[in-house]
Amino acid sequence: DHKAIHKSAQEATESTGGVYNPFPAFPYTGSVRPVYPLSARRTVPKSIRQPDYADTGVPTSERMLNRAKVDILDSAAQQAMRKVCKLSREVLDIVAAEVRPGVTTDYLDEVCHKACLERNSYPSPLNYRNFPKSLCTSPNEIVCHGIPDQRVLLDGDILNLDISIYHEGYHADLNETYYVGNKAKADPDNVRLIETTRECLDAAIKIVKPGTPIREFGEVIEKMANERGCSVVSTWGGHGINTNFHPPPWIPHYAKNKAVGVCKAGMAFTIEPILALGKPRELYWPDKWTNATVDGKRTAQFEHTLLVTNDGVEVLTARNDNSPGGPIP
Ligand SMILES: COc1cccc(Cn2ccc3cc(C(=O)NO)cnc32)c1
Ligand SMILES: [Co+2]
Ligand SMILES: [Co+2]
Ligand SMILES: [Co+2]
Repeated sequence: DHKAIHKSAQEATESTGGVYNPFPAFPYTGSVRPVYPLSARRTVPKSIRQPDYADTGVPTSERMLNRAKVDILDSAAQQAMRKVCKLSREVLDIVAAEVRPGVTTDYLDEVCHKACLERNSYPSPLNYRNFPKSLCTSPNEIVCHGIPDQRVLLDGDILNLDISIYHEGYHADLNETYYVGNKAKADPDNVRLIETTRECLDAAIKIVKPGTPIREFGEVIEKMANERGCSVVSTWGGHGINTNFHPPPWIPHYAKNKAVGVCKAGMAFTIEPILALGKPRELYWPDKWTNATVDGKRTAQFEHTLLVTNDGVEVLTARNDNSPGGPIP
Protein backbone atom coordinates (compact mmCIF):
# COMPACT_ATOMS: atom_id res chain seq x y z
CA ASP A 1 0.00 0.00 0.00
CA HIS A 2 1.03 3.64 -0.44
CA LYS A 3 2.00 4.17 3.20
CA ALA A 4 4.39 1.20 3.23
CA ILE A 5 5.93 2.20 -0.13
CA HIS A 6 6.46 5.78 0.96
CA LYS A 7 7.89 4.73 4.31
CA SER A 8 10.41 2.24 2.87
CA ALA A 9 11.38 4.55 0.02
CA GLN A 10 11.75 7.39 2.49
CA GLU A 11 14.00 5.38 4.82
CA ALA A 12 16.03 3.96 1.94
CA THR A 13 16.89 7.38 0.59
CA GLU A 14 17.01 9.50 3.74
CA SER A 15 20.70 10.10 2.92
CA THR A 16 19.76 11.99 -0.25
CA GLY A 17 18.70 15.06 1.72
CA GLY A 18 15.36 13.52 2.55
CA VAL A 19 14.05 13.23 -1.00
CA TYR A 20 12.93 9.91 -2.43
CA ASN A 21 11.29 8.27 -5.42
CA PRO A 22 7.80 7.25 -4.25
CA PHE A 23 7.49 4.51 -6.90
CA PRO A 24 10.98 2.95 -7.10
CA ALA A 25 9.77 -0.25 -8.80
CA PHE A 26 7.87 1.51 -11.60
CA PRO A 27 9.34 0.86 -15.11
CA TYR A 28 10.08 4.50 -16.07
CA THR A 29 10.46 4.95 -19.84
CA GLY A 30 12.95 7.85 -19.77
CA SER A 31 15.30 9.63 -17.39
CA VAL A 32 12.77 11.74 -15.45
CA ARG A 33 11.81 10.49 -11.97
CA PRO A 34 9.34 11.84 -9.38
CA VAL A 35 11.26 13.41 -6.49
CA TYR A 36 9.12 13.51 -3.35
CA PRO A 37 7.97 14.76 -0.89
CA LEU A 38 5.64 17.22 -2.59
CA SER A 39 5.50 20.53 -0.75
CA ALA A 40 2.48 21.43 1.38
CA ARG A 41 -0.73 22.33 -0.42
CA ARG A 42 -0.63 26.06 -1.25
CA THR A 43 -3.55 28.24 -0.14
CA VAL A 44 -5.49 31.05 -1.80
CA PRO A 45 -7.00 33.82 0.36
CA LYS A 46 -10.81 33.75 0.31
CA SER A 47 -10.71 37.39 -0.84
CA ILE A 48 -9.73 36.05 -4.28
CA ARG A 49 -12.70 34.77 -6.29
CA GLN A 50 -12.39 30.98 -6.56
CA PRO A 51 -13.77 28.54 -9.16
CA ASP A 52 -16.51 26.14 -7.99
CA TYR A 53 -14.03 23.23 -7.73
CA ALA A 54 -11.56 25.03 -5.42
CA ASP A 55 -12.69 23.19 -2.28
CA THR A 56 -14.28 20.04 -3.72
CA GLY A 57 -12.05 19.29 -6.74
CA VAL A 58 -15.21 18.75 -8.80
CA PRO A 59 -15.94 21.27 -11.60
CA THR A 60 -19.72 21.02 -11.19
CA SER A 61 -20.64 23.90 -13.52
CA GLU A 62 -18.50 22.32 -16.24
CA ARG A 63 -20.06 18.88 -15.69
CA MET A 64 -23.55 20.36 -16.26
CA LEU A 65 -22.77 21.88 -19.65
CA ASN A 66 -24.45 20.75 -22.85
CA ARG A 67 -21.41 19.39 -24.69
CA ALA A 68 -22.86 20.34 -28.07
CA LYS A 69 -23.28 24.04 -27.31
CA VAL A 70 -20.33 26.43 -27.64
CA ASP A 71 -20.61 29.73 -25.74
CA ILE A 72 -20.54 32.94 -27.78
CA LEU A 73 -19.07 35.64 -25.53
CA ASP A 74 -20.63 39.13 -25.49
CA SER A 75 -18.41 42.22 -25.48
CA ALA A 76 -18.19 42.38 -21.67
CA ALA A 77 -17.11 38.74 -21.50
CA GLN A 78 -14.62 39.29 -24.33
CA GLN A 79 -13.13 42.20 -22.38
CA ALA A 80 -12.89 40.01 -19.27
CA MET A 81 -11.10 37.35 -21.32
CA ARG A 82 -8.62 39.92 -22.66
CA LYS A 83 -7.82 40.95 -19.09
CA VAL A 84 -7.36 37.46 -17.60
CA CYS A 85 -5.27 36.39 -20.60
CA LYS A 86 -3.00 39.43 -20.31
CA LEU A 87 -2.45 38.61 -16.63
CA SER A 88 -1.77 34.95 -17.46
CA ARG A 89 0.94 35.97 -19.94
CA GLU A 90 2.57 38.07 -17.18
CA VAL A 91 2.51 35.05 -14.85
CA LEU A 92 4.01 32.68 -17.45
CA ASP A 93 6.78 35.17 -18.27
CA ILE A 94 7.61 35.63 -14.56
CA VAL A 95 7.90 31.86 -14.04
CA ALA A 96 9.80 31.29 -17.31
CA ALA A 97 12.39 33.88 -16.22
CA GLU A 98 13.25 31.54 -13.30
CA VAL A 99 13.92 28.48 -15.49
CA ARG A 100 17.60 27.44 -15.18
CA PRO A 101 19.60 24.35 -14.19
CA GLY A 102 19.47 23.77 -10.43
CA VAL A 103 15.99 25.10 -9.65
CA THR A 104 13.24 22.63 -8.71
CA THR A 105 9.87 22.51 -10.42
CA ASP A 106 8.35 23.06 -6.95
CA TYR A 107 10.15 26.40 -6.80
CA LEU A 108 8.53 27.31 -10.13
CA ASP A 109 5.17 26.35 -8.62
CA GLU A 110 5.84 28.70 -5.67
CA VAL A 111 6.73 31.56 -8.07
CA CYS A 112 3.60 30.88 -10.14
CA HIS A 113 1.30 30.70 -7.11
CA LYS A 114 2.64 33.98 -5.70
CA ALA A 115 2.33 35.77 -9.08
CA CYS A 116 -1.31 34.63 -9.32
CA LEU A 117 -2.21 35.92 -5.84
CA GLU A 118 -0.44 39.22 -6.59
CA ARG A 119 -2.81 39.56 -9.57
CA ASN A 120 -5.91 38.74 -7.53
CA SER A 121 -6.15 35.49 -9.48
CA TYR A 122 -6.65 31.82 -8.61
CA PRO A 123 -4.24 29.27 -10.22
CA SER A 124 -6.78 27.22 -12.19
CA PRO A 125 -5.03 23.80 -11.97
CA LEU A 126 -5.02 23.87 -8.13
CA ASN A 127 -7.45 21.16 -7.02
CA TYR A 128 -9.02 21.00 -10.50
CA ARG A 129 -10.09 17.34 -10.45
CA ASN A 130 -7.84 17.16 -7.37
CA PHE A 131 -4.64 18.21 -9.19
CA PRO A 132 -2.28 19.10 -6.31
CA LYS A 133 -0.31 22.11 -7.65
CA SER A 134 -0.74 25.55 -9.31
CA LEU A 135 0.79 24.82 -12.74
CA CYS A 136 1.93 21.79 -14.76
CA THR A 137 5.71 21.33 -15.22
CA SER A 138 6.50 18.69 -17.87
CA PRO A 139 10.18 18.00 -18.63
CA ASN A 140 11.60 15.93 -21.51
CA GLU A 141 9.57 12.72 -22.05
CA ILE A 142 6.74 13.95 -19.81
CA VAL A 143 3.84 14.57 -22.20
CA CYS A 144 1.78 16.92 -19.98
CA HIS A 145 0.30 17.46 -16.52
CA GLY A 146 3.63 16.95 -14.76
CA ILE A 147 3.43 17.68 -11.02
CA PRO A 148 5.89 20.25 -9.60
CA ASP A 149 8.17 18.40 -7.13
CA GLN A 150 11.77 18.41 -5.78
CA ARG A 151 13.37 17.44 -9.11
CA VAL A 152 16.04 19.96 -10.11
CA LEU A 153 16.22 21.09 -13.73
CA LEU A 154 19.32 19.87 -15.62
CA ASP A 155 21.34 21.62 -18.34
CA GLY A 156 19.99 20.01 -21.51
CA ASP A 157 16.43 19.47 -20.27
CA ILE A 158 13.47 20.87 -22.15
CA LEU A 159 10.59 22.02 -19.94
CA ASN A 160 6.95 22.84 -20.64
CA LEU A 161 5.23 25.28 -18.29
CA ASP A 162 1.45 25.09 -18.58
CA ILE A 163 -0.27 27.93 -16.74
CA SER A 164 -3.97 28.68 -16.30
CA ILE A 165 -5.43 31.38 -14.10
CA TYR A 166 -8.94 32.38 -12.98
CA HIS A 167 -9.62 36.12 -12.63
CA GLU A 168 -12.98 37.75 -11.86
CA GLY A 169 -14.92 34.75 -13.15
CA TYR A 170 -12.94 33.86 -16.32
CA HIS A 171 -10.10 31.40 -17.08
CA ALA A 172 -7.00 31.86 -19.26
CA ASP A 173 -4.74 28.99 -20.39
CA LEU A 174 -1.33 29.07 -22.12
CA ASN A 175 1.88 27.08 -22.25
CA GLU A 176 5.35 27.14 -23.81
CA THR A 177 8.30 24.77 -23.94
CA TYR A 178 11.69 26.18 -22.88
CA TYR A 179 15.34 25.15 -23.35
CA VAL A 180 17.04 24.65 -19.96
CA GLY A 181 20.69 25.84 -19.84
CA ASN A 182 22.95 25.76 -22.91
CA LYS A 183 23.13 22.05 -23.84
CA ALA A 184 19.38 22.01 -24.55
CA LYS A 185 19.71 24.55 -27.37
CA ALA A 186 22.72 22.65 -28.71
CA ASP A 187 20.80 19.41 -29.19
CA PRO A 188 19.43 19.55 -32.77
CA ASP A 189 16.57 17.16 -31.97
CA ASN A 190 15.38 19.47 -29.18
CA VAL A 191 15.46 22.44 -31.57
CA ARG A 192 13.62 20.53 -34.33
CA LEU A 193 10.97 19.31 -31.86
CA ILE A 194 10.40 22.63 -30.08
CA GLU A 195 10.51 24.91 -33.14
CA THR A 196 8.23 22.56 -35.15
CA THR A 197 5.68 22.52 -32.32
CA ARG A 198 5.80 26.31 -32.03
CA GLU A 199 5.28 26.65 -35.78
CA CYS A 200 2.44 24.10 -35.83
CA LEU A 201 0.53 26.23 -33.32
CA ASP A 202 1.23 29.40 -35.33
CA ALA A 203 0.07 27.70 -38.55
CA ALA A 204 -3.18 26.57 -36.91
CA ILE A 205 -3.81 30.07 -35.52
CA LYS A 206 -3.40 31.52 -39.02
CA ILE A 207 -6.56 29.73 -40.22
CA VAL A 208 -8.75 30.76 -37.26
CA LYS A 209 -11.67 32.90 -38.47
CA PRO A 210 -15.46 32.64 -38.63
CA GLY A 211 -16.42 29.65 -40.78
CA THR A 212 -13.23 27.60 -40.37
CA PRO A 213 -14.27 24.04 -39.42
CA ILE A 214 -12.85 22.97 -36.04
CA ARG A 215 -11.60 19.75 -37.68
CA GLU A 216 -9.23 21.77 -39.95
CA PHE A 217 -6.69 22.53 -37.21
CA GLY A 218 -5.60 18.90 -36.94
CA GLU A 219 -5.01 18.71 -40.69
CA VAL A 220 -2.65 21.72 -40.60
CA ILE A 221 -0.81 20.56 -37.47
CA GLU A 222 -0.25 16.90 -38.39
CA LYS A 223 0.86 17.75 -41.95
CA MET A 224 3.57 20.15 -40.70
CA ALA A 225 4.61 17.85 -37.84
CA ASN A 226 5.05 14.82 -40.10
CA GLU A 227 6.97 16.84 -42.72
CA ARG A 228 9.57 17.48 -40.00
CA GLY A 229 9.75 13.99 -38.56
CA CYS A 230 7.56 14.56 -35.54
CA SER A 231 4.39 12.74 -34.44
CA VAL A 232 1.24 14.25 -32.90
CA VAL A 233 0.02 13.08 -29.48
CA SER A 234 -3.72 12.47 -29.97
CA THR A 235 -4.98 11.99 -26.39
CA TRP A 236 -5.05 15.67 -25.42
CA GLY A 237 -6.66 18.47 -27.39
CA GLY A 238 -7.54 22.11 -27.34
CA HIS A 239 -10.75 23.15 -25.61
CA GLY A 240 -13.18 25.97 -25.08
CA ILE A 241 -12.33 28.39 -22.28
CA ASN A 242 -14.43 31.09 -20.57
CA THR A 243 -16.16 30.95 -17.19
CA ASN A 244 -15.27 27.25 -17.27
CA PHE A 245 -11.77 25.72 -17.66
CA HIS A 246 -12.75 23.00 -20.18
CA PRO A 247 -16.12 23.70 -21.82
CA PRO A 248 -16.76 22.61 -25.42
CA PRO A 249 -15.57 22.58 -28.16
CA TRP A 250 -13.01 19.80 -28.10
CA ILE A 251 -10.22 20.49 -30.62
CA PRO A 252 -8.16 17.48 -31.85
CA HIS A 253 -4.61 18.16 -33.07
CA TYR A 254 -4.42 15.18 -35.46
CA ALA A 255 -5.57 14.76 -39.08
CA LYS A 256 -8.79 13.08 -40.22
CA ASN A 257 -10.54 13.87 -36.95
CA LYS A 258 -14.31 13.98 -36.47
CA ALA A 259 -14.60 17.32 -34.66
CA VAL A 260 -17.93 18.99 -35.42
CA GLY A 261 -18.73 22.68 -35.76
CA VAL A 262 -17.12 25.77 -37.17
CA CYS A 263 -15.43 28.82 -35.67
CA LYS A 264 -17.82 31.69 -34.87
CA ALA A 265 -17.06 35.27 -33.75
CA GLY A 266 -17.18 35.42 -29.94
CA MET A 267 -15.89 31.87 -29.35
CA ALA A 268 -12.83 31.49 -27.08
CA PHE A 269 -10.78 28.31 -27.15
CA THR A 270 -7.24 26.98 -26.86
CA ILE A 271 -5.11 25.19 -29.45
CA GLU A 272 -2.30 23.29 -27.72
CA PRO A 273 -0.51 20.71 -29.90
CA ILE A 274 1.85 18.18 -28.31
CA LEU A 275 4.50 16.76 -30.67
CA ALA A 276 6.81 13.80 -30.02
CA LEU A 277 10.20 12.81 -31.47
CA GLY A 278 9.17 9.15 -31.27
CA LYS A 279 5.87 7.28 -30.81
CA PRO A 280 2.88 9.49 -29.88
CA ARG A 281 1.82 7.05 -27.15
CA GLU A 282 1.92 7.76 -23.45
CA LEU A 283 1.50 5.88 -20.20
CA TYR A 284 0.51 7.13 -16.75
CA TRP A 285 2.84 7.14 -13.76
CA PRO A 286 1.39 5.70 -10.54
CA ASP A 287 0.75 9.29 -9.36
CA LYS A 288 -2.26 9.09 -11.72
CA TRP A 289 -1.44 12.49 -13.30
CA THR A 290 1.91 12.44 -15.00
CA ASN A 291 2.06 10.83 -18.39
CA ALA A 292 5.30 9.97 -20.18
CA THR A 293 5.97 8.70 -23.71
CA VAL A 294 6.12 4.92 -23.93
CA ASP A 295 9.53 5.10 -25.64
CA GLY A 296 10.99 7.76 -23.35
CA LYS A 297 11.53 10.15 -26.27
CA ARG A 298 10.88 13.85 -25.75
CA THR A 299 7.73 15.89 -26.41
CA ALA A 300 7.04 19.60 -26.71
CA GLN A 301 3.84 21.64 -26.45
CA PHE A 302 2.69 25.22 -27.05
CA GLU A 303 -0.71 26.68 -26.19
CA HIS A 304 -2.57 29.93 -26.69
CA THR A 305 -6.04 31.11 -25.68
CA LEU A 306 -7.73 32.50 -28.81
CA LEU A 307 -10.79 34.68 -29.45
CA VAL A 308 -12.53 34.39 -32.82
CA THR A 309 -13.37 37.88 -34.17
CA ASN A 310 -15.41 39.03 -37.16
CA ASP A 311 -12.30 39.38 -39.31
CA GLY A 312 -10.17 36.59 -37.84
CA VAL A 313 -8.58 35.92 -34.47
CA GLU A 314 -7.13 37.63 -31.40
CA VAL A 315 -4.27 35.76 -29.71
CA LEU A 316 -5.26 36.78 -26.17
CA THR A 317 -2.14 35.21 -24.58
CA ALA A 318 0.33 36.57 -27.18
CA ARG A 319 4.02 36.96 -26.27
CA ASN A 320 5.44 40.37 -25.42
CA ASP A 321 8.75 41.74 -26.77
CA ASN A 322 10.43 40.87 -23.46
CA SER A 323 8.82 37.44 -23.00
CA PRO A 324 11.53 34.86 -22.08
CA GLY A 325 12.31 32.06 -24.53
CA GLY A 326 10.90 32.37 -28.02
CA PRO A 327 11.98 31.02 -31.41
CA ILE A 328 15.66 30.30 -31.98
CA PRO A 329 16.65 32.76 -34.76
C1 LIG B 1 -7.32 12.06 -15.23
O1 LIG B 1 -7.80 13.36 -15.38
C2 LIG B 1 -6.87 14.30 -15.47
C3 LIG B 1 -5.59 13.99 -15.87
C4 LIG B 1 -4.67 15.02 -15.96
C5 LIG B 1 -5.00 16.36 -15.61
C6 LIG B 1 -6.29 16.62 -15.19
C7 LIG B 1 -6.71 17.98 -14.76
N1 LIG B 1 -5.77 19.05 -15.11
C8 LIG B 1 -4.88 19.62 -14.26
C9 LIG B 1 -4.23 20.62 -14.92
C10 LIG B 1 -4.73 20.67 -16.23
C11 LIG B 1 -4.46 21.47 -17.35
C12 LIG B 1 -5.20 21.22 -18.50
C13 LIG B 1 -5.04 22.08 -19.73
O2 LIG B 1 -5.96 22.36 -20.48
N2 LIG B 1 -3.86 22.50 -20.05
O3 LIG B 1 -3.72 23.21 -21.22
C14 LIG B 1 -6.13 20.17 -18.53
N3 LIG B 1 -6.38 19.39 -17.45
C15 LIG B 1 -5.70 19.66 -16.31
C16 LIG B 1 -7.20 15.60 -15.14
CO1 LIG C 1 1.29 7.52 -2.37
CO1 LIG D 1 -2.79 24.76 -20.51
CO1 LIG E 1 -5.54 23.85 -22.13
